[in-house]
Amino acid sequence: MSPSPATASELLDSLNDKQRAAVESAPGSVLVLAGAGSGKTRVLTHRIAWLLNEQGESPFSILAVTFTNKASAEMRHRIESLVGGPMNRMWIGTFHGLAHRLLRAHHQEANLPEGFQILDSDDQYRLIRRILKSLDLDEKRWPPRQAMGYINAKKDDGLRPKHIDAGHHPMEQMLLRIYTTYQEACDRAGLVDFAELLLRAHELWLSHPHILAHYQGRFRHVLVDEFQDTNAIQYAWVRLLVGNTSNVMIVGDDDQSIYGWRGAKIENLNKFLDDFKGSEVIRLEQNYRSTGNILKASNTLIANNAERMGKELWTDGSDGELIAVFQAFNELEEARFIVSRVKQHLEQGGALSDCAILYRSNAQSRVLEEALLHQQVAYRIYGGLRFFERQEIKDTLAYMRLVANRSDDAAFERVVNTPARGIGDRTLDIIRTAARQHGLSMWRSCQQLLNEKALSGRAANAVRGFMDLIGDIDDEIAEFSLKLATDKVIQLSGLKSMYEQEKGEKGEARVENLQELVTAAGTFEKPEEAEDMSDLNAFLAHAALEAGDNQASDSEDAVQMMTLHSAKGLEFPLVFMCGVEEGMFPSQKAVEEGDRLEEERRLCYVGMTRAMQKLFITYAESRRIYGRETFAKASRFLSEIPEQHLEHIRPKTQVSQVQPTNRFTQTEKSFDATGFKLGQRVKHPKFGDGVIINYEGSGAQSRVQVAFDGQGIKWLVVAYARLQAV
Ligand SMILES: Nc1ncnc2c1ncn2[C@@H]1O[C@H](COP(=O)(O)OP(=O)(O)OP(=O)(O)O)[C@@H](O)[C@H]1O
Ligand SMILES: [Mg+2]
Repeated sequence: MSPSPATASELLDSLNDKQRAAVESAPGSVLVLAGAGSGKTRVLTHRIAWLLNEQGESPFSILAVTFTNKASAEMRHRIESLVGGPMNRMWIGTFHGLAHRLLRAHHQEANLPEGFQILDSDDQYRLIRRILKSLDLDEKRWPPRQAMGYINAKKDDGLRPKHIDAGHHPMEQMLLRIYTTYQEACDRAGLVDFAELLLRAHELWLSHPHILAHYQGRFRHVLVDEFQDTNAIQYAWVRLLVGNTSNVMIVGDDDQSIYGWRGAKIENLNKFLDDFKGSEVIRLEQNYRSTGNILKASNTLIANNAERMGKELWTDGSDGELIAVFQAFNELEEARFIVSRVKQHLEQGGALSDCAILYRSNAQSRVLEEALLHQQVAYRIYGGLRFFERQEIKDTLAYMRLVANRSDDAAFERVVNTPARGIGDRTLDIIRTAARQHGLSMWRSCQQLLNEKALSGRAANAVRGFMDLIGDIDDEIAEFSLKLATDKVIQLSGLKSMYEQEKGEKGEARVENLQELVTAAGTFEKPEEAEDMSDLNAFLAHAALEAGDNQASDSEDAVQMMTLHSAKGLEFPLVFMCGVEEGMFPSQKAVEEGDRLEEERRLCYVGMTRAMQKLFITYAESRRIYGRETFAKASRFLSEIPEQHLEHIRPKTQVSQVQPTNRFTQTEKSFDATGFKLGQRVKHPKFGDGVIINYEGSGAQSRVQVAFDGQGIKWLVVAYARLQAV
């Protein structure tokens, strides 16, 4: 952090004329509409610093909305270094984070208990399954995901059950009934799902004009990044807050709208211009991020979309290297190619963190991870299975949630019989039904059933045991620091010993994760804005809200892996975009439903424009994914990029080493030469006995995949593994 604030000229000198005009724009409403890498986010950051330094605005009067928690942390950091001091009182966050903060401050007016908990999408799914069961609905006919999509979409559109007229459509009538029952269950337990955060925050303002007036008076400046991906309720929320008096600056790019499938509306950009008459529109056209080749290729690609607000980007930088296109036989070869280029970059003195691997779907990461692990290249996944989403972590957090709030039904369900303590489905059904009938939480309904002696002797004992356990944990940890409390929860709940008994790598990893949770609790710093919350509640909210941000330590040099969606707004010197095949990207679904093709193309544009110096595009002719093998040709997007920006790379290695379908005929001999066969039992000095289930390569490079008894499946290099036939 710089010791003194940046002067006006320091703030403005690093901007071009149009950027400067935006930063210094007069009070009112401003839309900055511009393509990728043109400095939109930079404009927002500098605008805030300029308001503080030059206009004497208080941090208290500013509200800035970013798309991810990571982006808000970065923005806060940038502003602090421009302003030269901590900016705790400024509200910077995601829509969800800000809505949460608001609801906490006004929980009574919002009809929520003080310690209300956030229901993440996994919890929401479980709760919906339970609702289906309580309504006697067959999951095959009424898939929980469908109900979940329905509920969230309605909430994103600002609709409560009472606003919906299902008419004579039996299907919609049923979904509406599920929505209604689900919402009653959430309200009873004090649970708030992600979509609910926004809807309720919006309703809070509508029903309490004095609260709205307070915030309208306070936030004189409202700034929103990535505006093209706001949904209806987010738009309405901003609209209400800004009212007729505040100043608002929104920045966005219609070509980067990629969340239409989740209810985002590009039209909000036009709606903004309608609602805020006389808005100043500023277009930025110079790109500072990418080389000429990358930029021209991206511009040409996106020009294939019909629905655009229209803009062109130019750079005064050099053309740079050509975009490298690699055609792989299969996903293994693709992964190996990527890892080899990452290592090459490292050998040339580059950092791993310069490299980003982007993929269309999360399932693609596994093979890439395996290749990176094999070559001992450190990597970090954004948005995949995050630390706080792992089973053992969620189990522990559920105990903690129940300690904090006995009415948390989702947490109750999760751990009531984990570890197993003899509370079976039948008992649970009785508890659920009673809870529903009397409008009680599961916990209260247990108390009632026990008082009435309505449970069989054994079930009653088991339930009482569980309730005593939660009570004991509560008593035990009352005086402890968050770290010690977490440690206690892990031990007393029985989770630690349960996972210790789970053999093999997986069990080990789970125990390590539990330990890591204690570390996380120990290093957790309660944010200033959560001052009024207990440490435990603040930690639980943090775990639910910021799941993705807390992975590996940020200081470790690692390749960045993420889906194309989570790469939005970021930039990397080297970008690998993989799986660029028809059926994969664009996805099969998008091809079938024609109107989604443009959104896929925008996603491709987002991916390409993340690259600063070098872009690799890879695809595989055959791919094993989602448990089946598919064959595909290169994506149409690739053919939309002019050849003059591309160089094609094709490996000179023999086909036989990597082609899984032909493996038996073509490599049987070399495999035989290693002395092992498929299906053969072998012994390893460390991992013990196992069976060979796969192999690849030949001679010194040959590797075998062995399923070890209780030790998991591993790839081993035959030359080093000291395997013995048994
Ligand atoms: N005037 C400038 N001079 C030098 N570098 C700049 C300038 N404006 C922006 N940059 C740099 O260009 C890169 C892209 O800027 P930024 O991330 O703000 O773009 P963006 O429009 O928000 O992109 P995206 O649409 O991908 O979110 C950043 O590294 C930024 O620091
Ligand atoms: Mg940006």
